[in-house]
Amino acid sequence: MTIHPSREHGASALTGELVLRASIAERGVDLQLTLRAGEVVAVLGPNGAGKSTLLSLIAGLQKPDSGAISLDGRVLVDREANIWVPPHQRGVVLLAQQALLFEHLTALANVAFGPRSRGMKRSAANDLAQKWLGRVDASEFADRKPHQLSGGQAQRIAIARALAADPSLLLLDEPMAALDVAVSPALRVLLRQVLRGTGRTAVLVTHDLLDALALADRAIIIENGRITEDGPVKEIISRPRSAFAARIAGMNLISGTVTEGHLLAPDGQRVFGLVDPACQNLGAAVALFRPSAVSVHVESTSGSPRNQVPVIIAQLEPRGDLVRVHSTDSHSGAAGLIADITAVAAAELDLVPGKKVYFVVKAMEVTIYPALA
Ligand SMILES: Nc1ncnc2c1ncn2[C@@H]1O[C@H](COP(=O)(O)OP(=O)(O)OP(=O)(O)O)[C@@H](O)[C@H]1O
Repeated sequence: MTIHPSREHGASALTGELVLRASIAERGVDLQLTLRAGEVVAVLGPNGAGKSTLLSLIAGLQKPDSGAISLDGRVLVDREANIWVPPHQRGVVLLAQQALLFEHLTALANVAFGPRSRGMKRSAANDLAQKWLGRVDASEFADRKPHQLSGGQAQRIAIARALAADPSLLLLDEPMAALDVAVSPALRVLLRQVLRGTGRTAVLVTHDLLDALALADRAIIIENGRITEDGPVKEIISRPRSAFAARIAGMNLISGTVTEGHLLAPDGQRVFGLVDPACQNLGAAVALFRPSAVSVHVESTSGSPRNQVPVIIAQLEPRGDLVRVHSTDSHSGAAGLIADITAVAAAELDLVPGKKVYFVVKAMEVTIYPALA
């Protein structure tokens, strides 16, 4: 069964190939991104990193200071050539956190709006809208106005409306963030069907690793307005190279440069571990280790195969039988490393926020591999 009603009669080639390079000085954003047609890319990153700005640039809600964006070979914006295609002519639909339906229209009319404005006859547009409402399991709400719908129901209608418009590229800005946790799993399944089952090209901004894993082929991480990671979602999680990816993957990461078989952090900390041959003994690298590999000591220890990092305890987080010890670096004060230790050990060590301790990890528990250039 097809799950793409608007393309039922005759398969169309995949669309949505995007080539983007754009910068906005005021926002500290400088991005370069290429999407293959049919690709679903998750965009992750800390607050204020530039994720929504990326979507705004593609949707045409924001002009870059410099750069150019093209979709399927058609130039949408080019500052040097003075080209600007307005949002509604771009073949791009943005699905936001809030459903943003037209309040005076029924659900059916909301979904039929896109096809109607492309010139489709009313009855054909309504048929298509009915099909999409069926796809998102919302046929029963066809005659309701938005104020008669729950948040989750309204978001289903918004998804149907977005897809009925048959965009070349679908942009999703945290589409589940405003919903009850109870509703999100069902909507995630639905999005998975519509994104993965149709060959549709999509860019999905999310804070949720589960979304990235369930919905996307590829993830990019944006930090401080720049793309710091780009690759298959599973690879980014299993081999993070950015502080952000390490955090969402629940790993400790120290960055620095490789020198003589160990990593040297900017604050002078040396980290010994298994050095990936790809490091070639030079250049930017990251050291990665699991929180469960870290033991916590109140006194400085001596013992050559171990790494010892002085830290200040920031927070203690109970996690079943374990306690997760969050720390700040005692040198830089940056958000720091984490250790998972038993509740008994935490009690015996008398750990409290503000206390200075040593995180100790065996060299054999640490992997050192090249950072992105
Ligand atoms: N309307 C605006 N005017 C000026 N600066 C803005 C505006 N919106 C965002 N910014 C700035 O642009 C930068 C990128 O913000 P953006 O909203 O793209 O981040 P984000 O990654 O989507 O963050 P979040 O996860 O918090 O939504 C930030 O420094 C932000 O303060």
